[in-house]
Amino acid sequence: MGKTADCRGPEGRPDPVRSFNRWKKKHSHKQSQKKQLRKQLKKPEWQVERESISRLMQNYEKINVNEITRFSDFPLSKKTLKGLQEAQYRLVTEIQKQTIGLALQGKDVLGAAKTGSGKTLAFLVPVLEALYRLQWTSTDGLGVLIISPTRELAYQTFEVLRKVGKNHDFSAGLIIGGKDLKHEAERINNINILVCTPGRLLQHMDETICFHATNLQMLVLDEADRILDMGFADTMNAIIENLPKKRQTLLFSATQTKSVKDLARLSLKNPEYVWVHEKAKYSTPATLEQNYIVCELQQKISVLYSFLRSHLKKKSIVFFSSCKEVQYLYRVFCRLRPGISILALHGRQQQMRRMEVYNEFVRKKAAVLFATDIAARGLDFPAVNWVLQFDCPEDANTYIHRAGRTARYKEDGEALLILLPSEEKGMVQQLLQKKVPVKEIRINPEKLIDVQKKLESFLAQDQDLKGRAQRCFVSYIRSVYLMKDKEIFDVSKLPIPEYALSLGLAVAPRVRFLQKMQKQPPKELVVSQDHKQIEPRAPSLTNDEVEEFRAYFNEKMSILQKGGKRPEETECTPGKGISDEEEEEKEDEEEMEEKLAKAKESPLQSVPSTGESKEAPGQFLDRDEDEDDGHDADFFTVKRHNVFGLDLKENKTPQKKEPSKSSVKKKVTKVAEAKKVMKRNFKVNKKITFTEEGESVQQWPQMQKSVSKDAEEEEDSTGGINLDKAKERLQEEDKFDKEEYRKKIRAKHREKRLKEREARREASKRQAKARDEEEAFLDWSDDDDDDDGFDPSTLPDPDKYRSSAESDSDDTENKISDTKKKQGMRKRNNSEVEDVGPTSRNRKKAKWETLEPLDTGLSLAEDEELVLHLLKSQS
Ligand SMILES: Nc1ncnc2c1ncn2[C@@H]1O[C@H](COP(=O)(O)OP(=O)(O)OP(=O)(O)O)[C@@H](O)[C@H]1O
Repeated sequence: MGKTADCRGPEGRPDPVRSFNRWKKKHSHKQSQKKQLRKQLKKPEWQVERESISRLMQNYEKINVNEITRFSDFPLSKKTLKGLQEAQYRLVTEIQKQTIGLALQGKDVLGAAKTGSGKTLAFLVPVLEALYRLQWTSTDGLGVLIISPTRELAYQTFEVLRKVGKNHDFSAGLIIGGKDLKHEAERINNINILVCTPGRLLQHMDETICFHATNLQMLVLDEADRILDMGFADTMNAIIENLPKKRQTLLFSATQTKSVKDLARLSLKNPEYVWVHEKAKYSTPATLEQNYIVCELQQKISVLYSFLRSHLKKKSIVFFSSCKEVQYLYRVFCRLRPGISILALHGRQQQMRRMEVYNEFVRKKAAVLFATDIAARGLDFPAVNWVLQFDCPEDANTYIHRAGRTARYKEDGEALLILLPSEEKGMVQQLLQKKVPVKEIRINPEKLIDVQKKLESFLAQDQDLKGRAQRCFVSYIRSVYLMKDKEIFDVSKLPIPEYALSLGLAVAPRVRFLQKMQKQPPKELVVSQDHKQIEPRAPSLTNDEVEEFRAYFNEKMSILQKGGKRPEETECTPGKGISDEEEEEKEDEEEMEEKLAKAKESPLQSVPSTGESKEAPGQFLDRDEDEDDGHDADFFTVKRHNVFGLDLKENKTPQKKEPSKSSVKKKVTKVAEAKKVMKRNFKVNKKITFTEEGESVQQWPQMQKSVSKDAEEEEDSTGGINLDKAKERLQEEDKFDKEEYRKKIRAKHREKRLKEREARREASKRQAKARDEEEAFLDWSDDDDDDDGFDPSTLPDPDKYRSSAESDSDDTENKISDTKKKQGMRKRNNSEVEDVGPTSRNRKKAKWETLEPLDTGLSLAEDEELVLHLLKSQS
């Protein structure tokens, strides 16, 4: 039995020689170990490290994938192993097992594995080891570049890197846009591991003088197919051209497309293809249960509401095809108060808000996240129970990524896909081809809660919400219209009016491209074999539209290449899921801020989102609608350029092409501008004044009084401008204004006449009073004369009196003329003077003038004597 038996002699006694030999061997081994330790202690640290690195590197070649079950089975540095252990990562997943060894050996790797299978660590571990091997320090500059398609994914990767790499001394940075470029530029040069989005990276390459990647050791492309789908093919090419040729490249994704293989050919050297689930029965996690339901478009909102009501304790993600749908339905659902926290994540939010929502949803145990496809890839929200695909994904790959947000790393999860009857056949077929096991389930009609009436009442009270509903409507129709796969997405089969009603709208908004499409006779008619009926095919695009798109796309691309405004990612901030008004207001503000920020933001800051991209090409189809919110955001998304079968390469040489008719820049008419303003729902500042009675008088903008409110409503709900009606309305307005003006003038004249009359009355009153005074004076003097006899001394000096009377009379006259002036009586005639009558002074003067000299019949001397006598006798 083993060792004891060996040490015994033939009689079963222990053999002392053998025992001694064993002891001696052990002892000498211990001694040599001690010696080595002593030697090492004398060595400088760097030397010890270098030796352990060389030992590790020697072991790289000995890696046997089949023997590996734990991270510690790989020859990894102590620092990395410690980081992994501290983060509770011990056992390796299949993709980690198969790729880490290859990457350690310095090979280029193209790795594909199901969602949630641990691809992030599959590249982060080799990243850390690569720099450790080289004893990288901050002075060595950029060593590893990790490119992610979305900001959230980059952020998430950065967080995992921080966790597992915390024992290393490298510096790591996250460059994803949404922040000050200068601020980033100051720090970028000291970063050893840079996690970034492609747009922002290229911008730094173009604009940050001190940024260079000449020392780069490793490039990692996470979700590479998504990066390409988002329209970053050219950006990626430009980035790769700026990188040193001698480097290692790792490329990972859950799905592989032809474009990824093209990129791999371009950027990888003799890559090792690792597709761990290639032979698996299904391409989705085994723990994921997947179902679909078929329902009419107009039922979808009620289905969603009913679903949420019955999953109040769960954590769910609901995927929509456009930002505007998320924006509208988020608000509406907050108001509906289903009894669960609602959050929104889409490409039109500010970066900070996006991060807030991301973190909040990570933390929550039960909540629902309304999201566009920016949340479809790579995001690792813990413990998501349900993924509900409210709108059909554009293809099976998108479905796989969306559904993969649940059932991650050995967890369970459920996915529910909502399909329209017209989408069912094509989509289910595609999914089965991609090895996605989906089963149909049916809605229990008794559990369906109809919310249409509630939505109608919300919209009746809230004009802003109504605008959002209209935009949501157009945006959804457009997203269907722009889908590549016309077998699945047929806009002509959509129940348009019913859909509008289901959103709470009384009338379906005008959708220009639909009208245009309906006017055009279908190009291809297919004879149905069964019924020999002529059926139109799914709508196809006209050459003009293709041309127009081409021109538009070229323009965008050239702007992008020049570093102009980047269309890609009008990213969004999550609306906080709490259903209170404050939240909504906050989001409104943010949206506004976001627009402002976007205007300032440099072109290549962020990454596009799927939802947005779907909307992008619509800019030419229904430009005003697009322009209304955030222009470029929508443009660059996934597969957009393939919508018309265009190759990106064609876009590289736009100048050489003859400018097509449609490529000529449209002149911006006033009507277009007005429409834009209408669509933006700008609220112009109002100055409101009040009459003395307290009625408000709106001065600006002038109130339209001639048109009834109903008519306005009707007009508004159509969502466009009817020029004839507008003219009629203006004419009516004009008439109304003229009538108003006339009334005002008449009122003014009447007022003037009344004033004049009043003034005349006043003047005559005053004259009458003066006359009375004069008469009284004269009466008194007569009386006096009668009572006391004649007293010449009491008589005024006739000369004095005359002059003063004259001046008085002048004064009076002046006064009169003043009064007259005031009364506006400029002409004076006799009759008027008569009317006014003589003044009292005049009358006085007249009286004095009429007094006859007293004839005593005496001589002058006798008269004098008589007067003196009289005076003496009086005194
Ligand atoms: N070795 C491991 N041990 C334990 N957990 C792991 C291990 N590797 C990864 N995980 C966990 O599995 C989850 C999914 O990992 P990861 O996000 O890397 O998946 P993925 O393959 O990149 O998914 P996707 O394709 O959706 O991006 C994460 O929560 C991660 O923490």
